[in-house]
Amino acid sequence: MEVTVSVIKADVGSVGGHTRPSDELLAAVQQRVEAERGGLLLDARVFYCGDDISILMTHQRGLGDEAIHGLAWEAFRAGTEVAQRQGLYGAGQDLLKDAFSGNVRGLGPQVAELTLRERPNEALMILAADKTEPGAFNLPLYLAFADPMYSPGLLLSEELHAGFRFVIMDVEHTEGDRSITLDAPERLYDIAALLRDTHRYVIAGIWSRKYPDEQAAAVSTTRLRQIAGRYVGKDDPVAIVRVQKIFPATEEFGPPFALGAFVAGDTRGSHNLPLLPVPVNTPASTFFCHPMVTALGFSMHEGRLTGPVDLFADPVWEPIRHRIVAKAVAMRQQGFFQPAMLPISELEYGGITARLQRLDAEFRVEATGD
Ligand SMILES: O=C(COP(=O)(O)O)[C@@H](O)[C@H](O)[C@H](O)COP(=O)(O)O
Repeated sequence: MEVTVSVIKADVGSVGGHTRPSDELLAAVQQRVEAERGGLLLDARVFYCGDDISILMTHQRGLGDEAIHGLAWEAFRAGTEVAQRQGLYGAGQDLLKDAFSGNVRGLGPQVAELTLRERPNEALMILAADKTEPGAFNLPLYLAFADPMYSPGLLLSEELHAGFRFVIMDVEHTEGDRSITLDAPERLYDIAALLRDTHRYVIAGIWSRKYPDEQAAAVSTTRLRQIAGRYVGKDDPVAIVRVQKIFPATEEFGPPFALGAFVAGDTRGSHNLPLLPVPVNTPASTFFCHPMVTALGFSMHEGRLTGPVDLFADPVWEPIRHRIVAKAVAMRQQGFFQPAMLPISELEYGGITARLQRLDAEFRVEATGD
């Protein structure tokens, strides 16, 4: 059976700053989505990471479907109305356009979607991050799908020997989607050369090479800044990752995330801090808006979901979190000096740029004396 999995995510308001959505807001989104269970949808879940709400939907309407995207848009609008009534912070923040026009791509919400031919025991994982950018998934996914030091299945399983195909998007490109397809392991160094630049080159999809019709992962790639033309919050990404058998196993994604790789984001979208794996429905941290990621594990049969299992909630993650938070504290001790604060080109707020422009007028060229 073919099933499309769609995850559509938006920040439409939160309590007391950029923290978490209110219970009433969540209930409004949930209610709108639940109404379509058994109609448009085979199944659905609603959860949050920081102040971002993710709507996970399974259905048979294919990628980019107007009715599915329209449903998510309406659900976020319903949430926005509650946020406005409650005076929540950033009400409707990620709904950048007034009217829905057939697809939420380009309207503000982040989207990850893939269509799969369901395996007898389909297993998948949903990743949702807050206070960071889509490139935050580059390193963990590269390690899980291309590096046997982290992903032993690449050596141990015949199903994984052929490697994986990476589709990498240039998110700085403004006229249409620009992407490149590269095979690991043969093109590993080319893949690495691109993925190291997490602001510009972002993994959009990963496919099995042994079974070329089988998509392993889909990642959202939207840059809100390019839609709005100004800072409107971060491009907090979501991803769908299929796991087990012909894909890396669920537990092979743990070590890449335990690394706590430095990513861009956190306070005012303008700093580097390590990506912190947290349980689902964790509010954003008041420690400098620490970039965070949740992972939910599901089984699926005929499009109906069992789960989630909260994949970053078991006891092993506690000491890992302590280590990652210690990295964050160390980075913050150097305040605004790079690389703690991002380079000018990546700052989400324009304050420093305006200041530098004013200072520029005060510079004087010294005479050389020749
Ligand atoms: O990262 C932040 C918000 O991220 P978000 O949009 O919730 O993904 C915060 O650090 C804000 O940038 C900061 O709180 C200032 O917000 P404003 O006062 O400009 O709304």
